Amino acid sequence: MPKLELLPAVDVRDGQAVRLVHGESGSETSYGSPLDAALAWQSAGAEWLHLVDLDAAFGTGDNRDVISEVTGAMDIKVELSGGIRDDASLEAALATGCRRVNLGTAALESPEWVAKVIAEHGDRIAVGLDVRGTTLRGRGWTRDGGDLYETLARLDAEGCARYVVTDIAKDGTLEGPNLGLLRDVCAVTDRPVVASGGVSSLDDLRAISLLVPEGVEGAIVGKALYAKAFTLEEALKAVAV
Ligand SMILES: O=C(O)c1ccccc1N[C@@H]1O[C@H](COP(=O)(O)O)[C@@H](O)[C@H]1O
Repeated sequence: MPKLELLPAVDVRDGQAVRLVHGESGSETSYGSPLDAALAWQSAGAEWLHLVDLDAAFGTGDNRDVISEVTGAMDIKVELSGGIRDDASLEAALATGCRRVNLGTAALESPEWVAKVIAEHGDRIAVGLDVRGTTLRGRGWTRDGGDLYETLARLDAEGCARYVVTDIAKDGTLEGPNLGLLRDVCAVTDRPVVASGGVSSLDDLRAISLLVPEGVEGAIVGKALYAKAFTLEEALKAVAV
């Protein structure tokens, strides 16, 4: 059985590494330099970095210079999210050298464009399914964007390679992941799923690891690392098989 991939998160707002609660603008706790955070996760043994431009996701500007600096400094694979919604922002994101990008709002509002870029870029495109209940949310998670399962069926048919599934109700809360949601998504798609939201403990990671045979490929870990609930080294050891 392959091991669960861990993707430590660096979310950037106003040039700083931050964590939000439920993705709400204004709920930020700041953790300093995004580059320092990313280098720390790399030194601790991460194979992936989940890097988010929150200003671009919220429409309050962007952190393109910081994002490029961080991505350029990484020897590990980078998954880049936030504000990637058209040809120009996609080209800029891919040009950073990231391994893949994660599209959120565009998958809800620009389905034809998303189908086109999936066809062009294959597994360098993932779609972020950010949900409250089973309703997708876009534009910084402030607007409803349709039904999770209808959108998933459409994206599957278009050849989407991978989904990053975030339960907004869990994100940044340290309340534990929504294992039921992950199971439900894996039951309706054969594409790999990256779990996001709520990880609080090594036991949470072990519980997500048990879903690898069902299709969960990875887990994003944010607040728990910044709050020092465990170290990344401990997390990597917990999911090693
Ligand atoms: O990661 C967050 O905490 C977050 C909070 C609020 C909005 C977006 C967030 N992150 C990621 O950003 C992309 C969506 O950006 P866009 O809609 O494509 O501009 C998605 O991966 C979210 O998970």
